Amino acid sequence: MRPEVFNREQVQAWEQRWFAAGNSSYGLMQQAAWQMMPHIVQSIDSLKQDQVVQHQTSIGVYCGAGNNGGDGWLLAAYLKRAGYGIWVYEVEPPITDIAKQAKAYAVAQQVRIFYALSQLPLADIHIDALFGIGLNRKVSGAYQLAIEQFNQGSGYKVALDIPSGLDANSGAVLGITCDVDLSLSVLGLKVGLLTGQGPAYAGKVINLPLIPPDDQLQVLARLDQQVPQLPKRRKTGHKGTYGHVLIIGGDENMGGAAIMAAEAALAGGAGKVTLLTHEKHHNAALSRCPNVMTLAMPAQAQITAEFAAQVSQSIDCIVIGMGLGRHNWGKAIWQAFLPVLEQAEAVQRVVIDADALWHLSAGHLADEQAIKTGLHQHWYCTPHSGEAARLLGTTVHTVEQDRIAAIYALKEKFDGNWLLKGAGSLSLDGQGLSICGLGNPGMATAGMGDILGGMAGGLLAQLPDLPLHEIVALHAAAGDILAKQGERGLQATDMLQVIRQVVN
Ligand SMILES: NC(=O)C1=CN([C@@H]2O[C@H](COP(=O)(O)OP(=O)(O)OC[C@H]3O[C@@H](n4cnc5c(N)ncnc54)[C@H](O)[C@@H]3O)[C@@H](O)[C@H]2O)[C@@H](O)CC1
Repeated sequence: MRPEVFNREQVQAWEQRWFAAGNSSYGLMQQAAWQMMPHIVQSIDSLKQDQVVQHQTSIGVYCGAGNNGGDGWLLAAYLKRAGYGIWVYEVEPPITDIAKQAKAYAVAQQVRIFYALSQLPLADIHIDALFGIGLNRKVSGAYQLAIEQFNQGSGYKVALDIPSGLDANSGAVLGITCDVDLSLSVLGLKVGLLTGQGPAYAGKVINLPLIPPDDQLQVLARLDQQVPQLPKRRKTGHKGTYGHVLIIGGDENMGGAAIMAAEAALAGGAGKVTLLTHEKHHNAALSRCPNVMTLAMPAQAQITAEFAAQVSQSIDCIVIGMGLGRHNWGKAIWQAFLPVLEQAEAVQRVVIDADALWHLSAGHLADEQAIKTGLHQHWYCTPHSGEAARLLGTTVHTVEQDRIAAIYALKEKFDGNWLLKGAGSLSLDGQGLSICGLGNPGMATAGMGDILGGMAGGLLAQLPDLPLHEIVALHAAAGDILAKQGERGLQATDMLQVIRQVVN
């Protein structure tokens, strides 16, 4: 089961329906704090086990004025009652009735309260209860100073619901954000924890559901955390059964990308792979993988639609763009192949990556109508933020500030299935929006996208209905196997050895 992911408005509406049904708002806050308690206790125990903390544990809670601060006040009170040394730093007094009630309870438990950052005692665990999903503008003033000090403090850091400063809907940092080891999300997983800058700041994410879903609950996305299982191969299958991939790319000085893609298509299980690339790369391709068939690209003048149609016969999936180049040669290839790429009857699956995305963004489309009439449904486009920005005519910063808006805009503009690469890769396919919870920073290295594109081609040629998010999860899972030997130094070509493990 893939966990559900929500945006701020969906969680707020769910909460409001819960209260409208007669459930207590303060009761929900008590449940939230009470459910958070064992996770804090567990963190203390593991710090003690690892001998990071040997004395009596001291815990500091930073409380803001809203209900997230209310969670902090109650949690502080419960921890005090359990015998832990605890203090609260109050940035502003509570402004909601239930947060006031929570503070009153903490005061009654004689929790120590500080009002000046300069007076805060040292703590082994720092808890961030400044803002939750109510953050709606850039952090400044006393809150900014509090977050700065929170981040500077040593020890284990925990955020209640979501790190303060992180936008719950986009994962954008609104000025500054708490950098934590653990985020204890309540009700539903907020998408901002999983995309944008979320993965860099949220640490380990645990969701505490608290209340049951209701019929009106809307889900934004699903999270992939497990390696998808592919169907077993038929005993009577032969190489023709498992699809023929055509990889198109590799301008004169960029052969490596297309060769890696071809190898990845085979590693992903394609029955046959043909590599259409500059003749200069044939020897290199054949010495690395003699099981790939090579096709020489004719002189530029002969790269015609007829040539494209001829070489695309009996092809199940075309993967185009790796090292294709942005100059006349690459442009001629893109334009010659477009009529084939745009006809699902000609080639049932098309993966568009790298420089092919550049040509797509340059507006070189054969049939503009195809987009409007949904004829690109067999396209699988795989941009990173830079390529997405160009396709949308905007800046990388704008894409990064709201990756979800960006992927929906790409789908709207070009139709087809989209993957927006990066930490917490987003995919938008027939199953809706998915977030990849697998993968690691070791995978941020040259050639990783070429491997993904080739692997996608190899998988789609065999299993045309395989959802894009499963392909992304398989690729990320392969990277996670490699990361067990260390993230740094992981090379794209290392992936070829482990792709086989995850697709079987
Ligand atoms: N009964 C409830 O309502 C429950 C609420 N819960 C907690 O409550 C949180 C949401 O509470 P709220 O809606 O009160 O929101 P927050 O506590 O996140 O923050 C709200 C306040 O901060 C202000 N604010 C927003 N951005 C600011 C900025 N940059 N600088 C200064 N002030 C800023 C807002 O105007 C508002 O007054 C959840 O994230 C969760 O932690 C949970 O306890 C579950 C139950």
